[in-house]
Amino acid sequence: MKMCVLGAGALGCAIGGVLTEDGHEVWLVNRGQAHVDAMRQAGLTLREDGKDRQVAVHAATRCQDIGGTVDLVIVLVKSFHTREAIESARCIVGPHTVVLSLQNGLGHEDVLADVVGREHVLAGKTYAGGVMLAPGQVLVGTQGKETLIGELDGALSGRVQAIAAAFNHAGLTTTVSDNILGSMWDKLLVNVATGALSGITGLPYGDLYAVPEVEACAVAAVAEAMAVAQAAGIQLATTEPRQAWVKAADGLPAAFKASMLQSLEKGSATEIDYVNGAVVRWGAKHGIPTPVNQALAACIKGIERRLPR
Ligand SMILES: NC(=O)C1=CN([C@@H]2O[C@H](COP(=O)(O)OP(=O)(O)OC[C@H]3O[C@@H](n4cnc5c(N)ncnc54)[C@H](OP(=O)(O)O)[C@@H]3O)[C@@H](O)[C@H]2O)C=CC1
Ligand SMILES: CC(C)(CO)C(=O)C(=O)O
Repeated sequence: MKMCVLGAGALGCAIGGVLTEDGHEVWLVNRGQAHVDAMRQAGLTLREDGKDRQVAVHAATRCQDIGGTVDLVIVLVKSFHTREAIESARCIVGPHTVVLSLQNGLGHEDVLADVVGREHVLAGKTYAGGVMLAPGQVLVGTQGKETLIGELDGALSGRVQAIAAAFNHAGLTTTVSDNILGSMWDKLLVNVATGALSGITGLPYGDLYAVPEVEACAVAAVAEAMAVAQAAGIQLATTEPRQAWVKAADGLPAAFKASMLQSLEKGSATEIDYVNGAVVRWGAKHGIPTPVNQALAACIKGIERRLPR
C-alpha cells in the first residue's frame, strides 16, 4: 500500500516506521526540516525494548514531494493543526484515497470530511504510543497496544478490512469497529482521566497515581464524560469510570508523562479543546452538567496563557 503519515512526529514515526518495515511505501511528512533531513540522511531510528534499529524511509516536508496520490493518509498532526495539514494534502488524495485520523480527542473527522469529502474518511483511535527522542529518532510503543478503526456508518467495508489487515501484518494490533464512535469515546475517557491532571500538576504517572485526591478528580471527570456519552446515545465498552483511570497507565513506566504535560513542557498548546473541552461541548448539547471537565479545561487554558508567545 502507498501511504502518507501526515504529521510524522512521535506517534506518526512509530506507526509509519513499522509499516515501512513491513514493506509498504510510506511517506513521512513533517514540516520540520531538521527532522526530515535527519531521516533522509541516516534513516529513521526506532528505539524499542532498549534497542535501536534503523529504517530507510521516504521523508518529505510537503505532500507535493510525494509525487501522485496515495492509498491511505494517516493523520497524526496535533488536533489544532488538522485543517491546515489536510488542506496541504489535497494533492495526494485521489478518488480512492482513504483518510484516517488516529489523533486523540473528538471532532477530527468533520474537519477532514469538510476538506476532502466524507466518503474518503475513516475514523480511528490507538493505544499505541511514541516519544520523539531527537530529530529522526523515536521511542516506539506499539507492541500489544490496540488500534481500532472503522467506517463512520459502522459498515464492515472492504477498504477498512484491508487497512486493518495491513496494520495487523505489520504488528499493529488492529480491530475493525462497527461502533467506532463508541471506541473513540472509550479512548477519550482515557485522556479525560489523566491528560489535564498531568498538565496541571506537572507530575509523571508514578507520582500522579500516588495522590488519592487526583484519582478522585479523574474518576469524577470520567463519570461526567460517561454521563454525556450515555445522553448522546454512545455505546461505550467502559462500564465504570475507574477503568479509564487504570487503562491510562496500562504498561507505562512511573516516569511516563501524559502527552498534555509533554506539550506544556515543550511550551506548546495542548489538545484540551478536543478532550475535556469536547466533553463540555457535548454536555451542553445534551443537557448534562460537566463542572469537573469545565474546571480542568479552564486550568489548562490558564496554564497555556502563561506560555511564552
Ligand atoms: N505520542 C503518542 O504517544 C500519542 C499521540 N496520540 C495523538 O497523535 C497525534 C500526534 O501526536 P504526537 O505524535 O505526539 O505529536 P507530535 O507533535 O510529535 O507530531 C506531530 C507533528 O506534525 C507536525 N506538523 C504540524 N502541522 C503539520 C503540517 N501541516 N504538515 C506536516 N507536519 C505538520 C508537527 O510539527 P510542529 O512540531 O512544527 O508543530 C509535529 O512534528 C495527537 O493527536 C496525539 O494526541 C495518540 C496516542 C498516543
Ligand atoms: C498515553 C495515553 C494513553 C495516556 O496518557 C495518551 O493517550 C496520552 O498521554 O495522550
